[in-house]
Amino acid sequence: MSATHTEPGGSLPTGVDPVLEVDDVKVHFGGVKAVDGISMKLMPGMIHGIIGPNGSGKSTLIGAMTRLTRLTSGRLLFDGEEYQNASAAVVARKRVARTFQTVRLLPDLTVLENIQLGADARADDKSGNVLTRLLGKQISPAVRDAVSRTNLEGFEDFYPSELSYGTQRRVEIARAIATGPRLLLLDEPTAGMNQKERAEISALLQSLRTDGLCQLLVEHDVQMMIDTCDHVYAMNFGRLIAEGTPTDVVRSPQVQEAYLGRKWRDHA
Ligand SMILES: Nc1ncnc2c1ncn2[C@@H]1O[C@H](COP(=O)(O)OP(=O)(O)OP(=O)(O)O)[C@@H](O)[C@H]1O
Repeated sequence: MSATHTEPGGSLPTGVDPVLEVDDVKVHFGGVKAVDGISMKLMPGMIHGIIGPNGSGKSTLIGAMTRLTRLTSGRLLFDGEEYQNASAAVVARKRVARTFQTVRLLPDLTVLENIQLGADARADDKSGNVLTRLLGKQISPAVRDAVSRTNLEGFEDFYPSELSYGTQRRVEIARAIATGPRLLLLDEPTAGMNQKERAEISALLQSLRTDGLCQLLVEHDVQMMIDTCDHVYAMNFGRLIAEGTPTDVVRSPQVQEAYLGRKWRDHA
């Protein structure tokens, strides 16, 4: 377990340098202030969450962090180094991995081969690639490790269409882990899942906090946030309206008004 680990419900540790810092970032599309002055710190070994209603700017902020979306102003720092003017390719080399709202596995590759695609992106692992796999050669240690950490043993030779939706999402997370990330961005990793699958993903993400992996989860499922995250940011109209432990955030009057409603008002 990382030295920076805090139990879910804990707040941001002090005296530890963030993996990624967002400093007063704005992304305006003409008159639309999609992101309008957001600051946040993503710490090693912690799971951070972003919640907010549709159109509140969550995806735009993730796009800015990964440099797919141009900033109007503000700074982004990775390990203390500014990168707001860097390309998306440079960000990927900083070991930032991402999963998307919809499953993006290659249908003609097996589970192992899909995960190998992630390992191929690693600068430090040249022990195998999809081509050598297809020729029956070795599998990277990073792939074996990702399979084991995501409990995918036994599924290695399946094709995506043969897997449940929840298992497909686990393969995506395995592929992201195989890149050896320091920061893992997860866009609605449990969308469309049943309760059991959600609990499995929540447990998986919590187990990944080891080795200092920093995670940022965009999620509409508030219970998933409460069960999984250490620190939550709530957005509305491009701005932060609350941050803190999941419990603090769901109790915030601004968050309840913007997003949650009565159901979470008395959440303990
Ligand atoms: N390329 C763009 N051009 C113009 N407006 C945009 C663009 N991308 C996003 N927006 C607008 O910015 C605002 C924030 O959108 P964004 O997709 O970031 O919200 P979100 O919180 O991720 O929503 P959802 O939960 O529905 O995914 C919305 O008003 C959206 O219409």
